[in-house]
Amino acid sequence: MDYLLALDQGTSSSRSILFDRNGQIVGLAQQEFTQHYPQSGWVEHDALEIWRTQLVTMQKVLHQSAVDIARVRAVGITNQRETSVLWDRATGQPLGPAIVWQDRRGEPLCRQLRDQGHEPMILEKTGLRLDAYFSATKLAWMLEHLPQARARADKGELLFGTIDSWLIWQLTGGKVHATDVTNASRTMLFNVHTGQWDSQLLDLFQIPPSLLPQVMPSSAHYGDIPADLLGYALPICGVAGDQHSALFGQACTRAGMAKNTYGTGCFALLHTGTRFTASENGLLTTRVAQYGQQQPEFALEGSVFVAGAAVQWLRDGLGIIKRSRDVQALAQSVPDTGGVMFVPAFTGLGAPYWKADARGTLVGINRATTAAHIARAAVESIAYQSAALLSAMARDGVGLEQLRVDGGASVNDALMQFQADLLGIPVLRPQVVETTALGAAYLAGLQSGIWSDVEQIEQLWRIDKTFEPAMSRDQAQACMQQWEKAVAQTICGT
Ligand SMILES: Nc1ncnc2c1ncn2[C@@H]1O[C@H](COP(=O)(O)OP(=O)(O)O)[C@@H](O)[C@H]1O
Ligand SMILES: O=P(O)(O)OC[C@H](O)CO
Repeated sequence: MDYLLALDQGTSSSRSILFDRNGQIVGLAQQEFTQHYPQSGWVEHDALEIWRTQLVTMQKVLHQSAVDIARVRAVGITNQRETSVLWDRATGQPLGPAIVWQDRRGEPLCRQLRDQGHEPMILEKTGLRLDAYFSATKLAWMLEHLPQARARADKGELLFGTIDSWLIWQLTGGKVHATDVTNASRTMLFNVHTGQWDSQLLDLFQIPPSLLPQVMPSSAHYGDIPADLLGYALPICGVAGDQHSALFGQACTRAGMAKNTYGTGCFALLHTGTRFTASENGLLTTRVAQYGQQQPEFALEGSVFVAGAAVQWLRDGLGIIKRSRDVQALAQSVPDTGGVMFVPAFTGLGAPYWKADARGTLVGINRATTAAHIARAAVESIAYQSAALLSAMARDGVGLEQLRVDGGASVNDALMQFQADLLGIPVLRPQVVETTALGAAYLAGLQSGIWSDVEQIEQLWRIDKTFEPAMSRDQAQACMQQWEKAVAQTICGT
């Protein structure tokens, strides 16, 4: 039996998962790492801690499982997207903290560029809204504010990367500086039509081209991890941003298929084939994972910034649960939220609202409100936000017949049922909800010859549970109206 090792570097934790050729998990190691919130709207990670936790989980999973490392054919990497690192090409030391995708500090530059009228050009080239979510303004901020950064970048002493590039560079001992098309398509510096870094965008954000990694297809031989790191040399053969990887791991390989991943944030992607569809309702257009010589393919994406992170806040901020999964019992201990609505806009609101300055709101609290009501409202907020962006997709003319789901919070049955109720379509949860990692394993397996084509991968998708809508459409609509009212209260005054 041959195996694949997938590295899933997420916002909350680093994970390493071993898959067999049937796409089944045979080993998993996971480690959470520190989130830094130095000021309102700022979110940082320590890039070296990311690397350390990733390496530890790789070593752990190989050590703990019964798998002979000589049977591991290849490594696939998938990662939190947009999060940006700037490091010294000679020493490998980051110049400062990694600026996380949720971080809003690039907003003043976005506003300035919006006022100057650059947004339509950016949207046309990148498929992205001019927003601090993407890497460009994070990198511009680092070049402007980190000591010596601009001067050293101009001298060619520094490298930039999203987390995939950072890990590839570390794993190959500084030999390879590369990224894949999906990660590149989240930087706002990459032309999704030509598949190249765009010189007009580099000029606009004042980014020296020498900082940038080489862009490769998602399924390709990126380089090798030397034997001294894991005891055996392993090739890196697949790389994709986590949401693109999950789309592939869900076998959504054709136009019209969609998935929603419930992690720290929530990300719904709808495959639109070779057609570049520009949304009129606040969604993004992005590249899907590229394998073989296929021409560029696109997806429409809706991104919710805070989903499972709201549950983490109940755990770490309010201390009303001990572990994230305890939210289920607490939320189910009351029949409803008692009129409470929670809009967890900790770092602004993403699709379809795009309100960078919004901050979280709890509405409808009364003297009878308990921790259980707030917990239930937090869980429901995940489904409400997802429903809002899927209805934006419908307004763009693409109504879904079903939705495939995955990610850490998709194990919550009550959440999935409420999601089906709000959407009015079946919600399908596969047996393997680690589809983000699975997608990276598939991409690596295609390149290393474990699977010869995508049809073989499509056949591996297996359903665990279907959640059929049980609520009347009138009731679902009334719920959505309550939600939109709460969002309006959150937005007013921003
Ligand atoms: N049973 C649950 N119900 C709701 N949210 C959950 C549950 N279990 C975990 N979560 C949330 O899911 C997130 C972890 O999912 P994961 O897919 O690992 O995220 P990421 O890839 O962003 O690190 C955390 O934010 C956690 O709070
Ligand atoms: O870490 P996740 O799974 O919440 O995903 C983060 C996204 O890639 C951000 O765009």
